[in-house]
Amino acid sequence: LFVCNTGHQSLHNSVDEALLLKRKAEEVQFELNGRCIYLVGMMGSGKSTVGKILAEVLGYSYFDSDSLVEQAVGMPSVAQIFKVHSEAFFRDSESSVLRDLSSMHRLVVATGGGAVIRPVNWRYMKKGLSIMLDVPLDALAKRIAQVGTASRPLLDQPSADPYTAAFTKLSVLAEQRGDAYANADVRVSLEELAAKKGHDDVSQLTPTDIAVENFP
Ligand SMILES: Nc1ncnc2c1ncn2[C@@H]1O[C@H](COP(=O)(O)OP(=O)(O)O)[C@@H](O)[C@H]1O
Ligand SMILES: O=C(O)C1=C[C@@H](OP(=O)(O)O)[C@@H](O)[C@H](O)C1
Ligand SMILES: [Mg+2]
Repeated sequence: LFVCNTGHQSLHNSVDEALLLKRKAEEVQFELNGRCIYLVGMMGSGKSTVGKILAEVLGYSYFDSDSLVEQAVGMPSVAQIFKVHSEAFFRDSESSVLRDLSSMHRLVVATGGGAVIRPVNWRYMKKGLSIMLDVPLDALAKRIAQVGTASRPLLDQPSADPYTAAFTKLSVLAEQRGDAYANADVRVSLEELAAKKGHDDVSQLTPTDIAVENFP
């Protein structure tokens, strides 16, 4: 019943896993009391992927702040907005999108990885529950290398191979943004979750495993 598919890939391993997620969602509904969930974390941490699962299981609406910025600006991609305008222009639009969302209820918002750097965005996100997806850098770089860096302008360096380009830049950003991510109400560490489940690698965790952990 709760098995959702993103195209060809099934997100849940089993019916059991889907039911566990549903039960956890029911438990947390009362405490959430309609407050929004904001997913924060580095590029590639799974905010958009996990956000869709959380929204479905909670009966919340799902929004990706990057898509809302694209709509507001009237351009088809974040990459183009960075190129034609600037990162600062993108950040202004991102803040105005988050401000608008913060007056609403029952939303799961997948933010962009850099939304945490502006203190004003935390004023908006603190109206809801913020959850940080903490994923090791090499796993982030592997995921991003698989899809390519073209859609993530901060990682897009045509000279380097995608894994190295992503890993190098993500290391710098992680260092710069560490304190900002620490503002989140809840932190979900994939390393800790993998260890708890007896996996040797975080890549063995499904998006549903991770979504279940989002319920404090
Ligand atoms: N648990 C997971 N295991 C493997 N790949 C994942 C997982 N979660 C997300 N991905 C993949 O990693 C990439 C980045 O995920 P995405 O949800 O777009 O992250 P974000 O929105 O945080 O940048 C996507 O290609 C997605 O399919
Ligand atoms: O970390 C960042 O500064 C960014 C992350 C991106 O979103 P994702 O985290 O969904 O890739 C997007 O907002 C933009 O490319 C900038
Ligand atoms: Mg995203």
